[in-house]
Amino acid sequence: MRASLIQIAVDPDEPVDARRARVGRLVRAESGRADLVVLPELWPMGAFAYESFAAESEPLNGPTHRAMAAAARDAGVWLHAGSFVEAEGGALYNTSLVLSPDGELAASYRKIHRFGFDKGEAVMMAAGEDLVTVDLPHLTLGVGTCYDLRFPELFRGLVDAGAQAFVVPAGWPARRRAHWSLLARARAVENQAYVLACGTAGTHAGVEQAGYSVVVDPWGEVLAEAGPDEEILRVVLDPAKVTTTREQFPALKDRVLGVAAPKRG
Ligand SMILES: NC(=O)CCC(=O)C(=O)O
Repeated sequence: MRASLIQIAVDPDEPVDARRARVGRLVRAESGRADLVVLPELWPMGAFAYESFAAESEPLNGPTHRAMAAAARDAGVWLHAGSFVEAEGGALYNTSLVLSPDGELAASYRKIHRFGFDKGEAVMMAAGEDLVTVDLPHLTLGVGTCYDLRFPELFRGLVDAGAQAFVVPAGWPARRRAHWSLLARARAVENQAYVLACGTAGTHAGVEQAGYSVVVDPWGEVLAEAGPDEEILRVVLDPAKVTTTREQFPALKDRVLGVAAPKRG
C-alpha cells in the first residue's frame, strides 16, 4: 500500500478557502502515486489559531468535507483528510474524516485528548468519546489526533480493536519536536504497528510548527521523515510486516491485564 503524507504549511496570510483549494490540488496530484493520502490536524486555520475556531467551524458535511470528498474521488485514493473544527449541537469538536476513493465518508473521529490545559482547545472544544478504526482493503487503520499521541492507552485500545497502522494528524509545535519524534516511534514499537504522523509547517498564531512528519514501521524503523518546511512524504507500507513482527516478537501476547494497585502501608 502506497501512502503519501502532505505536510502543509499553514500561513495566516493564505485565506482558508484558498488553502482548501490548494490542498485539494495537492491531493489530486497524488492520483496514481498513492492508495492512501494523509493531511494534518486543523489545517484550514491552524491548531493554535484559537481565535478562529468558532468563525471557521463547520457542520460535519461542510466545505472541508465537501472539498476533500471531491479530491479523494478525483484522485481515487483513501483520504485521511486531517481535521477541522466541527460545530454540532452548540459544541465544537476537533474532528477528522476518512474518505473512501469514491468520496464517501468511511469514518469520522472526534479528538479525545484536547490540548491546552486551562485554555485553547481544552476549554473551547468538547472531547470525543469513541475510538475509531477503519478497514482499508489490506490494512486496518486506527486514528488519533496530535496530543492523543501522548496517551498510550488510546493506541492500545486501537490495537485491541484491530488496528495495524495509526494515522495521527497533528499541529505540533517546533519547541517540542523531540517529543513528537520519540512518541511516534514509541507508539509504533510498543504496538508493533505502522505510525503515519503528519504535522504542519510554517508559523501561525505565533507558534512555529515542527513539521518533521514521520512514518515508522512496526519494528520502530523510521521509513521517511520530513524536514521543517512544506513537503510530501511517500512510503510503501507492507501489511504483512505487522503480522510477521507480531509473530516473530510476540510481546503483545505477554500483556498482563488488570494488575492490582500497589498495597500501601
Ligand atoms: N494540537 C495539539 O494537540 C498540540 C499538542 C502538543 O503541543 C503537545 O502535545 O506537546
